[in-house]
Amino acid sequence: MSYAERLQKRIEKTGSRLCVGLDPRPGDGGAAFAKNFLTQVIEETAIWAAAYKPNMAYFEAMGIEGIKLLEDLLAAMPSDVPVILDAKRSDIGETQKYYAQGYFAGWNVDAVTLNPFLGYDSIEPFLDWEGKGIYLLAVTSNPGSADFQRQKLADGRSVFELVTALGDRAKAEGRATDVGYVVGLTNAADVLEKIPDAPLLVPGLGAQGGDLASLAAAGRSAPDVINVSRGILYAADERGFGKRARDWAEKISAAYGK
Ligand SMILES: O=c1ccn([C@@H]2O[C@H](COP(=O)(O)O)[C@@H](O)[C@H]2O)c(=O)[nH]1
Repeated sequence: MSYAERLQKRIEKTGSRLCVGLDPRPGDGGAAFAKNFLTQVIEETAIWAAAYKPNMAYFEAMGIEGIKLLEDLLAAMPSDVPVILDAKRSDIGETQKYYAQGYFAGWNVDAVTLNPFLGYDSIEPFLDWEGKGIYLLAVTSNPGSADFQRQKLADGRSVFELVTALGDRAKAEGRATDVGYVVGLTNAADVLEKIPDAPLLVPGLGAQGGDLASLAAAGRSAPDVINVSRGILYAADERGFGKRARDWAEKISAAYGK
């Protein structure tokens, strides 16, 4: 089964497009505290999770213990929930081979985020993995997405369309790995129509203030997932993680109309 099919199956089973972001702040309790914290988050949110997205930065900030924590969590993750490792890697192909091997074979994550700035040969080592997916940063959720990604080329296209061209090329070549894109909800409005079919990973809901209306208007049918991290892990309210996740999942479903 391809990554996109597995994700679609999970979306249908849960009725949710919520991707739960696992961004543990390395507080006073360190990795031991973070392990209990995230174990509870996962237990309480699993029925609403179309996917989980651990972000490498938060684990790396805890040093070797953080990496060990990530490995333990990945090993204990509910087997029917796809895991998207938010690593945003980018390097020459020779080195990317080892990232691909480490993430897909070693840690067995389902998908990984990549920075496409080094071009097609830099993503190639990730393209021949049956059942796996990559998400290329296309239009990120930060204001700086205007600096490169939204710039116009002489032929009228935007720079992010050069990124989607990489995915089109992989598809035309019949590569095994599914290629999707990261599109920040805060900057999604006029972008979605240009990426109709590919799976999207959409951060920016919750703490970053993204508005679901743009997704609703686009009437999408791809296996998109919408990420919420701080809005579940660190919201300043009395609800538990499960209730926060359910509320986000319901808001997302209402916006999609399905
Ligand atoms: O364009 C991007 C790409 C990645 N992210 C990551 O998603 C989460 C968002 O966290 P929130 O707390 O829900 O804002 C975080 O891991 C980012 O590094 C993004 O926000 N935008």
